[in-house]
Amino acid sequence: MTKTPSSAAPCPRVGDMIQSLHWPPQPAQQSRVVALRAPPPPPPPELVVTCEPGVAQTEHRNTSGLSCGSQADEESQCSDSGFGGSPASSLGLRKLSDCSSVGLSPSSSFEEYEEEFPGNTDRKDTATRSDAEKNKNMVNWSPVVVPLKERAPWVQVVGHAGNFQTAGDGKLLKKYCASEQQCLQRLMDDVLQPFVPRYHGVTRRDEQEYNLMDDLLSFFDSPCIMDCKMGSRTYLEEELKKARKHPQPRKDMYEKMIAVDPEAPTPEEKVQQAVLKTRYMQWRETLSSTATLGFRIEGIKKSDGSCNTNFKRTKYKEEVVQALDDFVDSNVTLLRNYQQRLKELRLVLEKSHFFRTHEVVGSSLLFVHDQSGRAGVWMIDFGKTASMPPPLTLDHRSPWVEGNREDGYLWGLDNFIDLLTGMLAVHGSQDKSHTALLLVYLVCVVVLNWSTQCHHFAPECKKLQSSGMWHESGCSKPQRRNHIAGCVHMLK
Ligand SMILES: O=P(O)(O)O[C@H]1[C@H](O)[C@@H](OP(=O)(O)O)[C@H](OP(=O)(O)O)[C@@H](OP(=O)(O)O)[C@H]1O
Ligand SMILES: Nc1ncnc2c1ncn2[C@@H]1O[C@H](COP(=O)(O)OP(=O)(O)O)[C@@H](O)[C@H]1O
Repeated sequence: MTKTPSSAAPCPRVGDMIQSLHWPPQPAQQSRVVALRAPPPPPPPELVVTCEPGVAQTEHRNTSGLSCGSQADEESQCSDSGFGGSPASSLGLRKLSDCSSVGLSPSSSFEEYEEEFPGNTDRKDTATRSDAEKNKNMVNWSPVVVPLKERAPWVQVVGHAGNFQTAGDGKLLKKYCASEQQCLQRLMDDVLQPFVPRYHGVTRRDEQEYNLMDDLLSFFDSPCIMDCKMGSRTYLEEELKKARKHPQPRKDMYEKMIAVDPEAPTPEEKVQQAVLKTRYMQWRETLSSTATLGFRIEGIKKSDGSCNTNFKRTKYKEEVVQALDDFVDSNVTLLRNYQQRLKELRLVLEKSHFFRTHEVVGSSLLFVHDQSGRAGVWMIDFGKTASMPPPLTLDHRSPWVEGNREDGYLWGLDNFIDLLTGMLAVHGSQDKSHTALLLVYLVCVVVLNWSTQCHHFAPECKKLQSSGMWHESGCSKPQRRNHIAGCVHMLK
């Protein structure tokens, strides 16, 4: 998405399922144990437009927990010293995904992080019975009690550093972006609602406006997280037009480029020591699986705290499969859950009015699961999602030709589902061959065992007995094969 360091970034609830997965806030002085299956929070508070000049502002009627306790900008363990931000804002801002250049990040900052956000443990049980009833059919998770002290703090896997703050009540503040706000608002009235973090309006903290949304991690205990950028194109057609009209070569992007491949820039770019953003974005698309599969892995954070954003060159199916398999630790149930969730998402996307009428670029799917086997997938990041001028619509599968604004989102999702299906098939056949081997082994054991019982009836054994080669305990090793063959022969 687009971002600025402190002011509004140039740029609309999680559905019933999400709502139902959310544990309610709980007062700190009460029990520090919360139930995942506890009643869901109240319906999204009514948004009140407070309209200050310049920005259409909205506030909650019950945002008491939001603006108190200002926090420093959060720093993910995934962060590094990369370059980031747009030309005007690169100073002071870092892009978390830049840590791709260093690969695995240390996991040590988690605890400190949690201390910084005591609000994470400060939850209030304000859910209503009607909400619980409304949502009970949406949840297929079994009740799990999670001691809060064991919960890992919120973590940002990729994206723009300094863009997020936790609100301390299972909500997240993301730096205000007008176009993202519009999208989130619209999505709350769309069939896609269950696949998007619940949106709670705009709020202000320390002179900065934020879009307030559900923290999807708050449904999980020590979650594993994966961010996959969807679509075959990662820049807007609008950006392409702008780049042609007013080319603004970027030094930061040139540096990110040569950090991955010193030979990537053209001679001209080498002289300029700068590249156009659209050129950089295209290079990233072809270097990764975006161009060939219509999605790419941006980052993975595992429950052990390790965080890997080193996927810039993860391009081929086999590499993607390897990364996915590692993400789920080869857990077939998780693979199946994710495949199921993506299939559901695809069905809903194909029906969604919002989706049909928006160019969805640079948006990610956030995959989250934990040890209990719970798994969820949500659409996030609508900073570069733009509405189509009516009556134009998109199918999201047709190849992009400049002017048609197709983004390849569904094509990517089809490919993603196919990969998971392929992985499940391999796991299935491995399971079958393991079962077959096990069966053969068991049969051998039974036959060997049984052969010692039946040797009296086997002609071979009789021969052995008469030749004095018979052992009281049964056949000796070298003779066993003959013995079994004899028994089998007798059975026939
Ligand atoms: O992943 P790397 O290689 O670091 O490149 C980033 C991502 O493409 C960002 O997209 P996302 O936010 O989806 O991660 C994009 O932000 P935009 O989405 O604003 O285009 C950044 O552009 P700048 O923010 O202009 O640097 C660009 O530098
Ligand atoms: N609603 C959310 N709940 C939990 N984590 C989130 C949520 N939205 C974003 N994140 C985290 O922040 C990262 C970046 O999010 P994104 O919206 O793409 O930010 P940016 O616009 O800065 O790229 C994601 O990879 C994820 O780790």
